[in-house]
Amino acid sequence: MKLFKLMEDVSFTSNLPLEKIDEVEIKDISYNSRSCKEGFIFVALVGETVDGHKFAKNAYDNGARVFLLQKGIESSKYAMELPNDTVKLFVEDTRISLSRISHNFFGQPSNSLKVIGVTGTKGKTTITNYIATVLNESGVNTGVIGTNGTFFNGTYEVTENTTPESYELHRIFRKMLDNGVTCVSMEVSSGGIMQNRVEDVDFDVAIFSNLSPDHIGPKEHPTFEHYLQCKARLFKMAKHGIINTDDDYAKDIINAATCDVETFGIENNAGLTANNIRYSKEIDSLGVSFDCNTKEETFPCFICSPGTFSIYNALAVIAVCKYLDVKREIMIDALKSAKVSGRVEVLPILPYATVIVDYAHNGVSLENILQTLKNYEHERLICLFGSVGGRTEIRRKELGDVAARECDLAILTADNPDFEDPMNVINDIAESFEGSSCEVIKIANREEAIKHTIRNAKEGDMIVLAGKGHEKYQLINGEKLPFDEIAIAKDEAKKVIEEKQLLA
Ligand SMILES: CC(=O)N[C@H]1[C@@H](OP(=O)(O)OP(=O)(O)OC[C@H]2O[C@@H](n3ccc(=O)[nH]c3=O)[C@H](O)[C@@H]2O)O[C@H](CO)[C@@H](O)[C@@H]1O[C@H](C)C(=O)N[C@@H](C)C(=O)N[C@H](CCC(=O)O)C(=O)O
Ligand SMILES: Nc1ncnc2c1ncn2[C@@H]1O[C@H](COP(=O)(O)OP(=O)(O)OP(=O)(O)O)[C@@H](O)[C@H]1O
Repeated sequence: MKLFKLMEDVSFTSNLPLEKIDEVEIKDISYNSRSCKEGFIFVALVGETVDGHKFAKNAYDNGARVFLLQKGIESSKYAMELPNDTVKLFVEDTRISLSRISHNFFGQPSNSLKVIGVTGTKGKTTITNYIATVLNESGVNTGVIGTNGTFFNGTYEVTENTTPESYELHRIFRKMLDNGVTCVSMEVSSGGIMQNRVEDVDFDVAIFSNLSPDHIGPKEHPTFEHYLQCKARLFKMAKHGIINTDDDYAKDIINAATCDVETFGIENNAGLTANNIRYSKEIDSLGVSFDCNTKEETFPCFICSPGTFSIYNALAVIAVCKYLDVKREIMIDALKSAKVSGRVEVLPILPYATVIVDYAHNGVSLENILQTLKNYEHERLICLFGSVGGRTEIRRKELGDVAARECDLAILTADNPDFEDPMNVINDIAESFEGSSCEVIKIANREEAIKHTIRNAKEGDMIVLAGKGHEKYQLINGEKLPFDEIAIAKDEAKKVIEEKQLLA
């Protein structure tokens, strides 16, 4: 693509006269000097850890001759020192420009797709995947982008971020469009909004699930207000907003929205509501039935995931279906069986106890899942969990406090300890249990901890293996080592059952 065309709608200055710029051909874009090649434009991003301008020379050595740089950045002197055979373009903000040139490079694909963005502290992955399940069932070819990866037409790609960098995002959109996808259901993290990754995405629908303090601290949001305002920005980018009015911050989101807004909720007056709630438990599933009320009609629904939060997730999906005119019967049928990997996933491995794998890894989500499970018949409520090493230490107290309050037994173990001794993290969590009636067992090795939990399960136990969800690795000393929680639990349960049969 010609450089001039790539820079369409970007305001810039350059060391080259405009007429010369049109002669430059760009083969691809890279914001990582290490993957630059001949014909590439290198975009220097001011990172959270390091300033990308420092790597301009490395990009040059790898073949790049065109550089997109940020004005007024001290380290852009490194780029200024590059040899004379380079084209230097200066912009106000390289992250915003990366988004625009990626949009241009891939032929503005999001304009030809129906894009649904889901934001909120909890529920993004679940709602995004439910939407894709229902729309695909109704014949709308829908792709997914989020924490669990990128999916379309049976293909899968890992994503580095919940909301990928703008270049990756537009590359994925292009690939989806070229393969017959017409709709994309994607997670929009506040980090993604903060870093302008979704600046040039043409959102048709924006969904807000809920908000609670999270992602605040170094390299993330400086304050809760900043976190809230980032979430709210999505509702200035979309044509239609769908908002959970039961959330404390719904009003802030509605006030910030520039699109038309539809609401859903259980407690408050909303366009879409649920009542007549009933819980159900099977060997392989926990579910909830409810009546869904729109202004015009009432119809029964069932979702194969437990508790009130599942109703909120389902209402968000129903609101999208209503907006997109999806046939009601198809939607109800698809919702009945919609499941998301690692999100309240019931493992039918023990006939006498319920074993659940869940991604809950902060206080809010752990509290939600534990309180929800209390609505279902059980003897002991048992939770196996840990917390990430080396950062977000506040989570240790949050998680510990919740488990100490809600559980009968807590098995404290490792969860991505990275460079920190897992016992250190476990001991921090254990402080929450002083004076609590909840029994605590500490087993640093997560595999051993899972085996112990499964082996010692009793009739009627409700067991939650929390934190890893869909993840198939354990982060130890900077390395992601293969770790399959579900396989470990299944194997141990099989052994336990065989032993019991031998004894009988
Ligand atoms: C802390 C943070 O936000 N990091 C994100 C950020 O990276 P960064 O700015 O820290 O990058 P950096 O290491 O400082 O490097 C700066 C630049 O120098 C370049 N570089 C670096 C080294 C080199 O040799 N050559 C070179 O060119 C890098 O490619 C980069 O362009 O920009 C990258 C590209 O977009 C992201 O992948 C990365 O996400 C990391 C993996 C991350 O953990 N992010 C979290 C905070 C995040 O975004 N999470 C949200 C979910 C949470 C939420 O709800 O907000 C998400 O969407 O994933
Ligand atoms: N609407 C909701 N409200 C509160 N908790 C929820 C909701 N939906 C799911 N959860 C709980 O939070 C966990 C994570 O859900 P999910 O992955 O859908 O959220 P997310 O917003 O993508 O989270 P993250 O930002 O951590 O990836 C689930 O496993 C469940 O325990």
